[in-house]
Amino acid sequence: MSTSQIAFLKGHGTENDFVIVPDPDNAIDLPASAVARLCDRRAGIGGDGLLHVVRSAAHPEAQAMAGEAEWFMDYRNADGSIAEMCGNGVRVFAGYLQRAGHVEEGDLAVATRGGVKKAHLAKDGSITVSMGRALLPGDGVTVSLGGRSWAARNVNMGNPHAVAFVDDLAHAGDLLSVPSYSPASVYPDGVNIEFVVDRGPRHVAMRVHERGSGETRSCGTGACAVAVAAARRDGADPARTGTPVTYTVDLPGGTLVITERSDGEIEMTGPAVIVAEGLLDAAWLDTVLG
Ligand SMILES: N[C@@H](CCC[C@H](N)C(=O)O)C(=O)O
Repeated sequence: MSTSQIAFLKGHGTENDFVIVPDPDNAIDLPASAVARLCDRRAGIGGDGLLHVVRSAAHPEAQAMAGEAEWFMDYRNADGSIAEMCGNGVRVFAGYLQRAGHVEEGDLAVATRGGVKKAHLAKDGSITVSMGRALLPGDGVTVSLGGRSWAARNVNMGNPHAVAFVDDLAHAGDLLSVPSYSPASVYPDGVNIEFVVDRGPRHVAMRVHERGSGETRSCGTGACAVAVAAARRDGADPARTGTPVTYTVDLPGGTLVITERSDGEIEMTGPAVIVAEGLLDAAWLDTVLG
């Protein structure tokens, strides 16, 4: 089968990088194997994940949200697996829509598998996303890596996270090896694992091993999960006290600012950068899409 060329862009949010495939009519079939090839850093374009940009009305998983959000972020991890949400991805997705002239500065709703997210595109280029409320199922897990183990907090931001406070981020060792966790039944679909240290009052630093992508240089939903876990550890619970709390979260690829409002809504602010756009080679595409 001969495939015509497909346009792509490359972007990142605090160095969590994505292949962007604009496909308003949902005409491109992207099986997991094709996504994995596109995200391959040597044999493909390379990315921690892929943002398939589709109109909600054209995607069966998003049609019910089409009244509220014109665009659907069909997010895939680098291994081709599907995830409910991607915090850095949704900022880059919004940045792409603005660059393509589909939306203007100001407010925008984006449909995701984790529900509709409201984004605000500011004049200075930063983007703030209302990420919803965190769920904190009581069951904790033990996370292990390199012969060490830590108690971790289970935080759900639409996607699952295990947050472990450690003494030194060097203890997170080589995150190319997958940390294990137990009991495994807490996360039947796998989990993103964050290792966190304190940097100062309401200021933390983290590294992350992402489900489906390995160690990445940033994770937006992970930063939100970390801020909520740190707030509860520090005795802050805005939905109970009525006092919002803001954490600065440093990641290897940059800094995200996370506010938990008094209604429990979590807001994440950070950058979105588009670095390139191009056309996928038709002959190569034939080998990828079959
Ligand atoms: N990097 C993302 C999270 C992407 C999805 C994650 N790997 C999962 O499988 O849940 C972010 O910025 O939130």
